[in-house]
Amino acid sequence: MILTVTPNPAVDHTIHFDEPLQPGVVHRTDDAVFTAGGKGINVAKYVSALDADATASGFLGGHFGKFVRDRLDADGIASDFVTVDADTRLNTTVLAEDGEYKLNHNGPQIRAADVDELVETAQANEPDTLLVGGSLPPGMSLDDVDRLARAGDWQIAVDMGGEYLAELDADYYVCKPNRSELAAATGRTVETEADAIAAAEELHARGFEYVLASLGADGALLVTDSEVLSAPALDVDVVDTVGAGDAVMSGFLAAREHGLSDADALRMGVLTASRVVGVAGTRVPNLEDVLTNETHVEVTTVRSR
Ligand SMILES: O=P(O)(O)OC[C@@]1(O)O[C@H](CO)[C@@H](O)[C@@H]1O
Repeated sequence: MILTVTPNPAVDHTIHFDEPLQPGVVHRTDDAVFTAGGKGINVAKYVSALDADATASGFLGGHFGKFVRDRLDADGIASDFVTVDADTRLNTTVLAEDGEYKLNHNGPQIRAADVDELVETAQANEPDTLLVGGSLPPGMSLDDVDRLARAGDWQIAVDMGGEYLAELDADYYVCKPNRSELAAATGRTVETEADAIAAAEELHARGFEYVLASLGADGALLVTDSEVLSAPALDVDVVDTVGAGDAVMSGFLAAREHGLSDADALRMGVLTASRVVGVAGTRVPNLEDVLTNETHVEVTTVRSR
């Protein structure tokens, strides 16, 4: 079972305008979607849709926390959250004619006792894999993430920002940086595929057993102990890119739960992301063809290590 920990969940509010945004103008639309979000929660949603066993955990509080809990219950996603006094945040994505704007709140204040309860919750669930996804709310530190990593007999995956990856200390199973996170984690310039491979290999050398790098329209890379694999992105219509990185991680983790190979795990990650970008916000798309492997994704070995 995969336990996903989202320290900083959110109600994701995705709102669409057929015009560019202008300061001082009231823009109005009928096109708005509210979903339960936060990176770990998204992974729990997508992994469950990929027929693997997942439970969502983390901190929830207030009305938005209730919305997230109720929405997951309604969608049949197993959950075991720690209830906190402060309010879960609302994150807004504005899709306008001139681009995609992502407006994220820093999140509620978390207390040391909340972190203790989160560690106990993780231990009680006895997952095989524990994923920590997304930003840390005020009051929670990277030491707390290392503590979660060491608190049980599980492999630990992280879907966190590059500045976080640079500081983590425990042994990690897999991380999933995007291009800017690769750069932030290593201090390198990451423009070409060769740059991305060099940065991902550096993270692997620092102790991440698998480095799954999501490169947007350039697809994804997987650095393992023995090889570097690459998969192209599929040519699909993109509504927005929110949740795409979470989808890459979800495909990888679900494939591993199903006992599939490294190459199939990378393939499943890319395919899942190609479906998630086709729906608004972090809604779960139809992932049928991902499971049946009907759509072909060519995985190539860039080099053996
Ligand atoms: O502020 P964070 O924790 O870095 O990211 C949170 C978030 O933007 O990431 C998800 C998409 O990946 C959304 O569901 C959510 O709103």
